[in-house]
Amino acid sequence: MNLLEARAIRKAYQGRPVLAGVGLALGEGRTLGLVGESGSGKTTFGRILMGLERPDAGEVLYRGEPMPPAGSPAWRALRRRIQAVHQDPSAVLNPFWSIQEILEEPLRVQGLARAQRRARIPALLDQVGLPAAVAPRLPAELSGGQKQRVVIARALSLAPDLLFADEPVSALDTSVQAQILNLLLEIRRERAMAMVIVSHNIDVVRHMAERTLVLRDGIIVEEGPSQALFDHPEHPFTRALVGALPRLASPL
Ligand SMILES: Nc1ncnc2c1ncn2[C@@H]1O[C@H](COP(=O)(O)OP(=O)(O)OP(=O)(O)O)[C@@H](O)[C@H]1O
Repeated sequence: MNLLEARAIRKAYQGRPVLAGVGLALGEGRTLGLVGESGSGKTTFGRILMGLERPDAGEVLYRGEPMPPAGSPAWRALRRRIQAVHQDPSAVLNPFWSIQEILEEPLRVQGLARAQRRARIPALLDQVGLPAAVAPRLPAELSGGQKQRVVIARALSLAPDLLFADEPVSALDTSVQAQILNLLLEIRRERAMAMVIVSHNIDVVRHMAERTLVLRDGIIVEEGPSQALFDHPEHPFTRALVGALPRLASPL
């Protein structure tokens, strides 16, 4: 059974179709890339996959069961199993909380006692390559790459089945992009966690994802194993995407 499945998803905003019947299947521990130009519907598809938004038509299944309505207790329980890392770490880290407090929060919500929570922090930091000394600091005292590592540590603290990474490095300095991508890959391998990686950069998805879906104007124009797909693109749009890649700006 697939971990996550989406079938015939449609979504329109103000009558304008953004997703015109897209689907995917993601097995336990597998990686899937979602690539396309700005405005192709990648983020909308991702929000629907996480149950943050309802499709106008189609269905999302998690372990074969329909995604429960957003905000419901069943949905909240499931959301712990699906964690996300977004483009801008500064936007999701409370600027007034120390890194320690930020990392403790999901554990507190889970019901862990203070001592248990505290005991978990050094290992969480270590796993994302941060020294224990950052624990008392505020996000503003960290670099962009370090902040993204904190976001990843927080997502991992709940031992998710699926990590949804939406442009996880596009707001970071080119010099640290590859480090963060490799950290995500390493963690994914260690934990056998599934991952959906959304990016406009085909080098990123090729590096990260076993399979890739190419989205254009709300439809999937091509899909397949990432290497083969980008080495021998069939659809003219995928070919254009491969050709249009700004190689010099690529982190990999
Ligand atoms: N809540 C919303 N209300 C109205 N229009 C929206 C909403 N969310 C997205 N859109 C529109 O839907 C289209 C697809 O947006 P989406 O963010 O899914 O694309 P994307 O491929 O992720 O692009 P980007 O890489 O720029 O984020 C865009 O034209 C966007 O303006």
